[in-house]
Amino acid sequence: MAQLILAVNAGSSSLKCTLFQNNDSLDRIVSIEISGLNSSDPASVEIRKGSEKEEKEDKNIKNHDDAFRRVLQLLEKDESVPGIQHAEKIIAAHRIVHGGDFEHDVEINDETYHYLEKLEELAPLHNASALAIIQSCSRELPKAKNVACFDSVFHQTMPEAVKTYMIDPEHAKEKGLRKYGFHGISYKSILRSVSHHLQKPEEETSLIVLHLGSGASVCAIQNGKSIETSMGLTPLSGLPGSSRSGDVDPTLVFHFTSDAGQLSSKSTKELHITNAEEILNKKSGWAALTGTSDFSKIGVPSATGANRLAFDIFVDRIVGFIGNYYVKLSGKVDAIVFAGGIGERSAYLRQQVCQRCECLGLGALGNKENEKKMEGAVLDITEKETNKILVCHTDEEAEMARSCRENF
Ligand SMILES: Nc1ncnc2c1ncn2[C@@H]1O[C@H](COP(=O)(O)OP(=O)(O)O)[C@@H](O)[C@H]1O
Ligand SMILES: CC(=O)OP(=O)(O)O
Ligand SMILES: [Mg+2]
Repeated sequence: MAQLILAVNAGSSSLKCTLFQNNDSLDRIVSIEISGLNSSDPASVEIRKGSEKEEKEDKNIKNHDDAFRRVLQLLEKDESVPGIQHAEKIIAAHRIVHGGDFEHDVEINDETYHYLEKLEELAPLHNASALAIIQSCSRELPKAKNVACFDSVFHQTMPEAVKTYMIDPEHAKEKGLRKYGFHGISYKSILRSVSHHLQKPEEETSLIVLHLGSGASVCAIQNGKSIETSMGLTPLSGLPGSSRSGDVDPTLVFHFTSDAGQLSSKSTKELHITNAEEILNKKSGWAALTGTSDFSKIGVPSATGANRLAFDIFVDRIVGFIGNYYVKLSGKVDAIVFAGGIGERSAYLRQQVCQRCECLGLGALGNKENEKKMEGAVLDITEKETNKILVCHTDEEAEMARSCRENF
């Protein structure tokens, strides 16, 4: 059995890595988070070991692969960390956002790697970085077993009528054009923590979960299974993100630019991205409206001008999905759950969203509960006799490590 599990989570704006001891309690040895990737600001590096926390800026980290190499350097340098370069028995668990038709996590070999390469174009902000990291990992940790943990697997349970787009079915089948949905590792982690908090089995827990980070999505979970989510064929659809437009009229992009279908200058021999994808994935979202990808400047009561508009748009789209999913769940919702970097940290956003959902039995949150600091995985911010409102710290890395411990 592997002794160590290194969980590697390449998000659109961050790289979060945790080294676990592969034992029953999956003891956390060290966590390193590099955030602020894909932005004009220098990246920041945060190292957590037990109760110790160290934070610094690093101007030399430009992309996810740089970030991963820095993580390996830091682990190698740390004398209290078992020498992972020499460990015979280590599993590297990689978060892969788009897993196509995979119904479970898989070991990465030549065949699975090539399948994932073909999917790159469907998740251009994510899969390409994850594959670059897998390449580095195979080089730097040649003895490690590499496992792909997929964001899309959790949503395989969505009904046909939800997964299917109203387009030519033969063409859709041939090209794999359907709704996949993402952030599934996070939803699984949230379902686990929230059902434990509610003291209900997962199979009897129904939730509307808001994963709000640089990429944001919503999921309707009915009796422990995803029945609907806001992202689709790619992570572009649904809510806006820091650099993503979210839902727009699909023809908008042809009015935005006359060369939407041409390859963008960012394309490489291996990865083809059109100008349309570049614009909607990388040059939109609140960063395009406000000039900052940092939502802590936007999600505050004092926000004005473009920041205020970006905030109002985000709240508007979120409450639209809550209403939609409330109906899809026939009103049987155990809790509305806020998660992700923004969901966890912006009390003002939570307050505004809940206020707008008063007709669904939510309602304005005063400052007391909502402003509390999180301790543990779940914080109950329900104030009155309303539906339950929770904040949950998602732990994608622990979820990936759990999958490896159980299956590989
Ligand atoms: N105090 C805060 N208030 C609001 N948003 C915040 C705060 N701190 C961080 N954020 C936002 O959280 C997002 C990152 O969330 P996270 O879920 O970690 O990202 P990723 O999508 O890279 O996984 C960024 O958009 C960042 O601006
Ligand atoms: C799927 C997705 O958008 O992931 P992230 O929020 O980590 O960028
Ligand atoms: Mg993330």
